[in-house]
Amino acid sequence: MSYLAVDQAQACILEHLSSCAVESVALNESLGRVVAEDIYANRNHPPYDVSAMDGYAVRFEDLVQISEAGPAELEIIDDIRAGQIPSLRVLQGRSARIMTGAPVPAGADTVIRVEDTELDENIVSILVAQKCGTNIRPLGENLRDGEVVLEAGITVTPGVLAILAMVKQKQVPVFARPTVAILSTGDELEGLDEAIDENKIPDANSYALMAQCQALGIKPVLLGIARDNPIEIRAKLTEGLKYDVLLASGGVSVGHHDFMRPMLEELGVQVHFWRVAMRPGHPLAFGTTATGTAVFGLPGNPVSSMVCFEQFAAPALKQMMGFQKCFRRTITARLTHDMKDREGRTHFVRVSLSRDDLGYLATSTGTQGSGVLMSMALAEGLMIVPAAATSLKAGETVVVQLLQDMDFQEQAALENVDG
Ligand SMILES: Nc1nc2c(c(=O)[nH]1)N[C@H]1C(S)=C(S)[C@@H](COP(=O)(O)OP(=O)(O)OC[C@H]3O[C@@H](n4cnc5c(N)ncnc54)[C@H](O)[C@@H]3O)O[C@H]1N2
Ligand code: MOO
Repeated sequence: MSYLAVDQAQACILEHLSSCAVESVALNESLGRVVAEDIYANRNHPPYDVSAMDGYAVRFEDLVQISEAGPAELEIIDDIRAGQIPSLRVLQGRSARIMTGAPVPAGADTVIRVEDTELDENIVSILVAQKCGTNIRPLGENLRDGEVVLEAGITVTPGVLAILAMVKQKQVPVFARPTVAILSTGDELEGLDEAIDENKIPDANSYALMAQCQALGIKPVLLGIARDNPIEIRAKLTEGLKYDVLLASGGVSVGHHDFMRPMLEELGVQVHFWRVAMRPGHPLAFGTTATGTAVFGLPGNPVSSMVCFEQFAAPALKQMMGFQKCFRRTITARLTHDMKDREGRTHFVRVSLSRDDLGYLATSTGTQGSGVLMSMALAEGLMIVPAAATSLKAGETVVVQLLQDMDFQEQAALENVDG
């Protein structure tokens, strides 16, 4: 099998996967999920024309002479609160005191806010007249009975959740989250609970992948470490193939003890590709089973495994959860230093980001070896250097994929705007 381009590998993965089944979750558990069915309004809201202000409901024609003859003086015949149905009609020369959200009484067509009036016992003087219809929120402005208010595919944000509450959606149909199993392979690995052995390598991949899944809202199951022998790997992989997605790291290269690919094939996994033209992370394998399990054979080097997760597994998991935007957001930035590069593979360079007046600045977080986790830990983004590039100059515009775009920013928005 030859090396696939990154975008071709991504397309291949997404083509082979579909979204998870629909499940029903309680409204208070729905934040961040993707709504799986159209949601309809079950009432008009507001259910009738309501006042947008605390003030007086009036007939606009009673106010037209205000400028020539001084304020219009109107008798107050009613006091209407939100949730109350008015019983009196506002006739000529009369008005009704009205609260924000209360129904506009028959006969009235305009609301004057309290600030534009003066009160003398039962008579209100209207000092300012605007337009007919002012300060009235019309029936159905928010929701129209029977109309689709949320289309399938929308992500539940706090605003969306508020609409779900308005239409009394106590249970929300959402796409299920896939079940995910994580497996590390290699004789040299030392589990988190094992005593320190200087000749061994602590298993970082299981936990990095766990955290990457958790960041997407998925709680994965850790299958632990499979040693480099066919019996143990077969047993663990068989267990892992019971999940919707299996993330197995290590053993995908060409080493003498790299059993992963042949073993997956033996267990009925159809391997769609192996090796992608990228750095780090080229020995990635991807396959599916007849029952729909997706298997990612991720490279053992910790940074390679993490970068491959971001480029391939994360979009796959997002798509399975029904998200329409499956890829991490990218921005443009200016590189702060020269950088040499080797031609032939897309390079994902770990960078930190800062800003100046002209925009974002990207700076390498340090040694870019695929086992150097520190530069990954410090990275705010991955600079995507195209396969054809051989060198980059300081000041050059580059594309950076944001790794932490749910982050809050240091400054308040107004500070940024007002400078
Ligand atoms: N002859 C070749 N050798 C290698 C190639 C190649 O193309 N030709 N590619 C190299 C690249 S690039 C990578 S990446 C690795 C990937 O190989 P494997 O997926 O088979 O990974 P391992 O050999 O099992 O391990 C590589 C490295 O990563 C460490 N590791 C593995 N698992 C974990 C873990 N769970 N936590 C922490 N560290 C882990 C492992 O100890 C090794 O040091 O192959 C290169 N070789
Ligand atoms: O591709 Mo390997 O993943 O560079 O270290």
